[in-house]
Amino acid sequence: MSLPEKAFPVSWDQFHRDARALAWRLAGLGQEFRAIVCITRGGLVPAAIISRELNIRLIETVCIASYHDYSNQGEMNLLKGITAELSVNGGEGVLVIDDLTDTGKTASEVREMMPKAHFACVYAKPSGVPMIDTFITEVSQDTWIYFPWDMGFTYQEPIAKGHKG
Ligand SMILES: O=P(O)(O)OC[C@H]1O[C@H](OP(=O)(O)OP(=O)(O)O)[C@H](O)[C@@H]1O
Ligand code: HPA
Ligand SMILES: [Mg+2]
Repeated sequence: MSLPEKAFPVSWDQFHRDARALAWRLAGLGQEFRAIVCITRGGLVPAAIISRELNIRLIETVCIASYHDYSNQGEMNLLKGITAELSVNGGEGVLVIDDLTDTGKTASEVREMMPKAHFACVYAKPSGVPMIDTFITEVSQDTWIYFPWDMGFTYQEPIAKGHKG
């Protein structure tokens, strides 16, 4: 994967608002979820916000990583799956949460474990959209989303730098 051209930086405030917007949308489905499964590590933060808003206290993790260094996807590395209790009935009634879907590979791997679960993430890129039931904001495939837990303050080059006006 080459370095994405556009940057979409997200502050803590914005992330909290967008995760809460996701909770509102999920609440609007009128479905009772019996548990949350969060896809670590990125899903941990939205899962904390959504579990609070929807009053869901049974939280599980799927521990999976594929981006071994910044923006380069490697092999899927499944470190921990889910308990049998959650995969019963194909994961029906389970809410799966991640921060974002990009290629959709992570979501598709987890969908194999729980085909009937409801998949939600805060941000989505077009290739991942078919794998997700509910998301808040779509960004283009050539955009890299910068999360607040990965960030520090740095100088930003002007967007038009190098362009002749
Ligand atoms: O749709 P995909 O192309 O599969 O990419 C999306 C996944 O990539 C990131 O996780 P990552 O594997 O970097 O691990 P992390 O959550 O521990 O940072 C992100 O949190 C999603 O889980
Ligand atoms: N931002 C952060 N982590 C990611 C992304 C992204 O755009 N795509 C896959 N993992
Ligand atoms: Mg992740």
